[in-house]
Amino acid sequence: MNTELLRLYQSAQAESRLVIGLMSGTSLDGLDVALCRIRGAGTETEVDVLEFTTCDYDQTYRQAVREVFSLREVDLQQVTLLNAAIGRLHGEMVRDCLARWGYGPEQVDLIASHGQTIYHCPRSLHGLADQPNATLQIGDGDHIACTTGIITLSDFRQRHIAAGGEGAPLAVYGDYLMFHQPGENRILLNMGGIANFTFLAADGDPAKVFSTDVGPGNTLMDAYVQRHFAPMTYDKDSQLALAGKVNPTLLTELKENEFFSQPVPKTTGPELFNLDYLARAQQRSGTENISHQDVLATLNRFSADTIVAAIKDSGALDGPCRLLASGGGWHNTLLMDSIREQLPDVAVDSTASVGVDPDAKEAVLFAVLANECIAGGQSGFGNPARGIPDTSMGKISFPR
Ligand SMILES: Nc1ncnc2c1ncn2[C@@H]1O[C@H](COP(=O)(O)OP(=O)(O)OP(=O)(O)O)[C@@H](O)[C@H]1O
Ligand SMILES: CC(=O)N[C@H]1[C@@H]2OC[C@@H](O2)[C@@H](O)[C@@H]1O[C@H](C)C(=O)O
Repeated sequence: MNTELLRLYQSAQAESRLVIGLMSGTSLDGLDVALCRIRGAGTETEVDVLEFTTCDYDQTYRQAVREVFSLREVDLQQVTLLNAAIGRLHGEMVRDCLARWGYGPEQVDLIASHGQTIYHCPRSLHGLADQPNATLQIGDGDHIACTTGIITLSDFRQRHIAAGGEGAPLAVYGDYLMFHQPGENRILLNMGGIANFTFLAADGDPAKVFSTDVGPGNTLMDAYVQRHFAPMTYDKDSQLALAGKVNPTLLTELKENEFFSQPVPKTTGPELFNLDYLARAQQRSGTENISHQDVLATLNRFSADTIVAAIKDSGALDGPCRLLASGGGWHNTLLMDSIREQLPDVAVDSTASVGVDPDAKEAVLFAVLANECIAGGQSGFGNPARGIPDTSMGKISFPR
């Protein structure tokens, strides 16, 4: 028997597993690395996040990925080269983290790698009625496995699509297994480049769980700051937006897109919410010459308003509710203030209040998905009627 297969079997049978979750998101800020001790599986899953860090990407990486990111026409050779190079880079980053944290690779059962999304095109975005939902993440799992010597699960989104979903959001699985609290309606709001939320009903009924992307989180603000305030990569602590004022005419125009009237669940990405989207809205509203600070104040409010509108329209607020925020948007003070202001009756906190670092949550999610794939499946979770396929996810790469 392949000794790696035996190793995987033993991990699956073990009382607990040491799993590294990796997330490289649409903000291209860095690789999130979460070292988790996971016990059980399904609704019995217990996760301890032992270590977490973000390994920052250098400008060379960001530039190389941006040239093939969310674009219809790219250099296919660069995509091919990056698929292997990102896998090797992520493997090296894992090795560096383990050395710094005092762990040997032989102690780790699994790596769960999201990879780097370079294109996301659900049917609602590509518009080809006879074509399926589709998405592409690069950073090949075999290169991670060979670089680290650790069994690696990757490419989770393909299985989600193959099983009938749009490939996202996947947070719903981890949110349900980790954050459900009997007696409390909860909204898990993640604000990365794109904003998405999960609703968990107080009675724990899986049929009432739903999850959806809602629109831009930080991606438009980041892109604008990178274009006009380089080498800044984002509006730290909303300083630039706070120096401007919301332009109501541009704000109204930004909200004029069919995405916002599409039924949930739905997914999106920088393929839609990008600087061309902003430029068109400015042209239509005659606001091409407002200050950069006013544009950023308006983009900040655009994210806040579309997040709040989606939450209100979903019915999630029909009863008392607690909102647990995560992702980098939690650090955007103006964004969080705008959301709180519009949801006065909702307790707004971060996932830190329930023991999970808001910056670590997405990486932890992939560790949980890998755990489900290897040790779960029986009492997992899914709700096909709400676009949540009842399926395990992840391709397995053995290091030898
Ligand atoms: N102090 C801060 N002030 C304002 N914004 C911040 C701050 N810290 C982080 N951010 C925002 O959070 C972003 C990174 O968030 P995160 O890592 O959750 O995104 P991501 O995971 O790449 O996105 P996605 O989940 O869409 O893939 C930064 O690009 C920035 O816009
Ligand atoms: C295709 C893709 O990478 N989508 C991301 C993106 O970033 C946030 C939002 O859009 C979410 O749908 C998803 O990631 C999170 C981890 C998810 O799948 O839940």
